[in-house]
Amino acid sequence: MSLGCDENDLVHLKLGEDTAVIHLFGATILSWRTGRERSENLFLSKTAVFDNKKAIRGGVPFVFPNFGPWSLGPQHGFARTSMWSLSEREPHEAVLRLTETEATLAMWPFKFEIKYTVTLASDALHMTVDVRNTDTKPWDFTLLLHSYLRVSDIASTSIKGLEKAFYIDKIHGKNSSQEGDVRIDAAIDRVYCSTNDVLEVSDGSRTIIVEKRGLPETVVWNPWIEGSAKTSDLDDDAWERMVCVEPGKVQDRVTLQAKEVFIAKASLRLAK
Ligand SMILES: O=P(O)(O)OC[C@H]1O[C@H](O)[C@H](O)[C@@H](O)[C@@H]1O
Repeated sequence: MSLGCDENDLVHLKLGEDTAVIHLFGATILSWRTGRERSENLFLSKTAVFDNKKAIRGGVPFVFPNFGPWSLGPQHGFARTSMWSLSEREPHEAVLRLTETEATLAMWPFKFEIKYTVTLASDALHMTVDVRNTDTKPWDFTLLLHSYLRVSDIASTSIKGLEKAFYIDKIHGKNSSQEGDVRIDAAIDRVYCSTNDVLEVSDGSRTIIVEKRGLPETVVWNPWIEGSAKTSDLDDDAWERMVCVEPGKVQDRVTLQAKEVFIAKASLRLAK
């Protein structure tokens, strides 16, 4: 993979013909390829910036300790713009670790440890999150796996499993409940609440099943034509080729007491 980033910052996973690539910056999963054709299932912007300063546009960035605008620090928190370390690895699995640094303590004065396990299985990618309060005082957070899924054509894409789910519409400010499958023909930015733990994202030729545990919300985002054009690190045609379906715990903040642990899991799996 030639992305213009330092190969030392990348972790390559392999299982049979399936591969995944993780960037230690932001613990961002850049690529997940499956099958003999080695088809890519994640969307990564061609204009993504790899300067280890700006969040990487695409793949699966790790959002913590805050989803959305944050009074204490950058939008979506610091985890996606922090350099994680590789704490354990096998050919098909990596455990990435993030703890407080001087920079994180300056904006968020708490000690923490996150262990993030990314595992390749046959036609599947599993992500397990273990967030630990290593401080002596409680703190709270929101968290989200900001998954950019590649689709062949947004016009033929649908998301199943959100029917009847209540959603917060961040663009129009009017909340509602989903009727039928989600189809996208304009900018969308919605937080679906208390969603099913199994969703299906189909582009007409391939279906990705999104499974989750302990992540009750699902954010659906596509910036559409204008949003793609005005986002400098997003390709102009990105809106046609991606949809973000993001499992998260973002509505109510999780409070962890000293020594407490929060565990959650999400998987992406190709439907047979
Ligand atoms: O541009 P970013 O900070 O990466 O955020 C990209 C998007 O992330 C989420 O999907 C939010 O719901 C959107 O409101 C936001 O625009």
